Amino acid sequence: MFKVLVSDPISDMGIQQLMDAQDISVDKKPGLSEDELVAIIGQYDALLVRSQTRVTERVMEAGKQLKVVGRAGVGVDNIDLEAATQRGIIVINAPDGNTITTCEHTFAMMMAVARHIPQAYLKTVGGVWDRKSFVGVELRNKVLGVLGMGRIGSEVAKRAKAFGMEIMGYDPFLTEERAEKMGIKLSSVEDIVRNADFMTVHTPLTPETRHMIGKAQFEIMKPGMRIVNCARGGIIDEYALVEAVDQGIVAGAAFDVFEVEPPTEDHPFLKHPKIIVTPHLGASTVEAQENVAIDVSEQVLHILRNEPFRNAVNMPPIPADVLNKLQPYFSLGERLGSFIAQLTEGAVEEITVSYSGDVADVDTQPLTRHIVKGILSHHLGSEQVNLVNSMHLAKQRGLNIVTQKSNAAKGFTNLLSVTLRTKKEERLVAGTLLNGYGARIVQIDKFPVDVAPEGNLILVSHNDKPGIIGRVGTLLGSNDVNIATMQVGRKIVGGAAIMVLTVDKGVPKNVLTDFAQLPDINNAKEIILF
Ligand SMILES: NC(=O)C1=CN([C@@H]2O[C@H](COP(=O)(O)OP(=O)(O)OC[C@H]3O[C@@H](n4cnc5c(N)ncnc54)[C@H](O)[C@@H]3O)[C@@H](O)[C@H]2O)C=CC1
Ligand SMILES: O=C(O)CCC(=O)C(=O)O
Repeated sequence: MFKVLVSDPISDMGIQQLMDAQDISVDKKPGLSEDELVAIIGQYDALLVRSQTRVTERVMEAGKQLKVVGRAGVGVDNIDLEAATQRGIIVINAPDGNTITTCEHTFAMMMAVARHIPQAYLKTVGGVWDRKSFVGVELRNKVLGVLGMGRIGSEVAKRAKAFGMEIMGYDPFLTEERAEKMGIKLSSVEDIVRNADFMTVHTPLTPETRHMIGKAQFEIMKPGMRIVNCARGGIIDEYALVEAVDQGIVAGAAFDVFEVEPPTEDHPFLKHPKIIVTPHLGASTVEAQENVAIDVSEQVLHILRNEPFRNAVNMPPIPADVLNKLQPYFSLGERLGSFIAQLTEGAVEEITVSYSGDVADVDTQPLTRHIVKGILSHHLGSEQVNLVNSMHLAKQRGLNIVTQKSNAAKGFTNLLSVTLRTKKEERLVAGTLLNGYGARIVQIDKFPVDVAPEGNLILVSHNDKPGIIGRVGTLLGSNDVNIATMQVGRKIVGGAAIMVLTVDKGVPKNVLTDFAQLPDINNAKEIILF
């Protein structure tokens, strides 16, 4: 008999199939503290949660029999994936079941902020008949900017068209063709910020999306914009937003999510007359809660019964012989993927992975998964992309993945080379494991280099002229950025060249911009590899 613990309020109808199963017993104990959960989790084979239960490393450690954690919803930021993977605990989610519900909540919020519904309600039930203070705006003929055109963003765009809105969309995976098919204008974040009347965000929270709308964006924003966040707290800088509302740049905002949930009593949104809020209700409909619970219960049943399952968010097993050969390259592969994703501009269309050397003798799919994970994590967030789903997510986004193999290793025992083709450009990075030196990047585009793929890197593209190194050193030094290592690569004397610097800390954005002002320097890019 398998024991399943449900530790958040999850639809009864959704978990009915678990309760009906002869080989499963279900305990429902919502609202447990971490200590209480740690005390009892040892007896369970599966744990089902929504977003309240924090499934921490302590919980995983105490879950000696735990085989699966099921998240009835999309975001798995309340689950320690690393701790689960280390212990062989499968984490699954239900990515599709609450898409429409969250999209509809976004619309409810957008209309509520356009027509001041919550404020007007409060006054009316308070006995004041005030028809003057709440003159709203129509959605029709307004421009809606959608940041994040995944499942929810795409549904929002579809519905906004029915309201007569013009849609500008931005997503690193949105191609011109798809945008055209959807009848939306493919735009940059800046275009949207400058031109939209309404803006809604539907990205995960990643280092790249954290505060993607902040002070700099509010400074150039079209005055009178209305902003909605039903995705994740932190995508929009909360304090910069309040300032922008107070300055009259933003006419109103509607937030379902907060940087810290629940927000503290003195959070500036809570008493602001132009900001309306809901307590993370995006997925809270009867239908969505049933959908996600049914989905996740079904997969938990499969996992416990050792049957094929889908929507795993972490790692599957790999045969021992393949693992022996490939494992040393996993971390390098992921870093090459992350490197090339950060380097390349434009919507990704094709990934080409070339394996040279004896690594090409085995099934390289597990290594390709690592590379693709590195690429996709940069855009989709590491919480969502993993080794089980990286290829699936790539396919879902229409990315072509080409694998090439050759036994000739071009001077190295093994060489991994990753080429990313986008609408704008094609870039290449190659790496290897050097005996005694560990992982190295040995080629960037056409340039041979020798760089450890770790930490904070700056890639400078320049002309091969005397004095460049001095200028770069002076610029970084005067901005208190210490250079740890420096590598230059060129094909011909006096031609195009690159410089790769390892620095001790992140580089302020304005310093990167300053690089391009220096003579004979074309551009500089920061690449962060963890
Ligand atoms: N309020 C709530 O209760 C709910 C919130 N959510 C949240 O909504 C968000 C979207 O969910 P889905 O649409 O299901 O996810 P999804 O994965 O289908 O879409 C996210 C999209 O964001 C894009 N993206 C990543 N980085 C970006 C960037 N820098 N700029 C623009 N786009 C970027 C990705 O390419 C992807 O297409 C997630 O954060 C999810 O956790 C989801 C369900 C309920
Ligand atoms: O379970 C919930 O209500 C939270 C939903 C959510 O934010 C998600 O699925 O990412």
